[in-house]
Amino acid sequence: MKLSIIGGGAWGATLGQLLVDNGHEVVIYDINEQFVQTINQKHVHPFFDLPLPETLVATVSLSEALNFSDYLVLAVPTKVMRSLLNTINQTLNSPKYFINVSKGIEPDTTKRVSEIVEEVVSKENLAGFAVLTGPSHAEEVIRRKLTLLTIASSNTEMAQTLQTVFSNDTYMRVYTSDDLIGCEVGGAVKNAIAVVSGMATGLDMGENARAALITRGIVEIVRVVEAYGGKRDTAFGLTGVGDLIVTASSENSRNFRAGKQIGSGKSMEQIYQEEKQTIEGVRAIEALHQLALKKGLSLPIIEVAYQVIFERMPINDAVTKLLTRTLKSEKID
Ligand SMILES: NC(=O)C1=CN([C@@H]2O[C@H](COP(=O)(O)OP(=O)(O)OC[C@H]3O[C@@H](n4cnc5c(N)ncnc54)[C@H](OP(=O)(O)O)[C@@H]3O)[C@@H](O)[C@H]2O)C=CC1
Ligand SMILES: O=C(CO)COP(=O)(O)O
Repeated sequence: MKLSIIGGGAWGATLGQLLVDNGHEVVIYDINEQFVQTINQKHVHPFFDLPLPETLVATVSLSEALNFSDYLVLAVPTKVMRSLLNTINQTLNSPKYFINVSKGIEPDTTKRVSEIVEEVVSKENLAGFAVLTGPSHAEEVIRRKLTLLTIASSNTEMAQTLQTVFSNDTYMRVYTSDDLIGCEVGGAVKNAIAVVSGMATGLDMGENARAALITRGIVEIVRVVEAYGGKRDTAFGLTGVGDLIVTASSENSRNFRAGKQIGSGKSMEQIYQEEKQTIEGVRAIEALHQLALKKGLSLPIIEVAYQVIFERMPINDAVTKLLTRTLKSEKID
């Protein structure tokens, strides 16, 4: 099969290698000329300094990537998703299958990527939509370490086709799901909880506190999944708890690392200056704070994270705020 990857950063370039390993032809589009040159001339991953297959091709021409195939893998930060999709929609002249691998929720609209795609891409340009998500540090997939993902779509045939496209016998096993909403929401909310887990680590609160935050974070993931109309079970699978486990205590996670820096007193400005790769969790915290207000959801962990990051609440006051909530029985609902 031929596939076009839109966004050749840490994850996009890694998925490029996976697809070439699986025998497919791939063109990667990225706005970053240096990344494109690194892939085409040095055959090296732009972030990890590891070799990429020589047949993996990159381009700075969006139309070249769009004309190359009928499958578009969206691997850009969610903050550029809407504007990029607008450009893609204006450039397209035939229907495409969209596969989103980015994990986020849009602040202000509180929309998921599938909703943005539906809103922006005209019906005649949209052949189908799926999300590919789950616990997957690019740092490990690029080294061909064993990984399990889920491909979710309301179009079963599309999900099954892509399951075989992305799976292989050596390091990648992909499950299908019909719960598109649950899968995409889990991937976005776990980033927010990973930031909080990092904050606790940066504050040196200890492993008990981190375990508590991660576990009560799962409750918040369940609430958000259900608020969007996703299935509760999905939150406990690869795309929810699975992805939370891989992200919420790993130095490979940019969200965890950013949280740690917030916990140790750095400002978001400093963190953004030092981190060259996308940190989705902070934006997710903003969107989830707005969602909680709109839908009357109780998301206490995400709420204090919002107050620390966006309203500059002293982090120790945030901890006190969580501890002084009314005592109650433990429930996951
Ligand atoms: N890294 C990982 O392990 C995983 C990441 N994801 C998700 O994938 C998404 C992308 O993450 P990741 O690859 O890590 O991020 P990176 O920051 O590594 O890469 C994003 C890439 O998109 C490029 N880009 C930005 N704006 C545009 C645009 N308008 N048009 C084309 N390209 C653009 C960036 O270029 P430039 O640098 O010039 O801005 C960069 O090359 C995120 O939502 C993340 O949550 C999902 C699973 C695993
Ligand atoms: O989504 C990811 C792993 O599944 C990557 O997490 P980070 O963005 O925190 O690095």
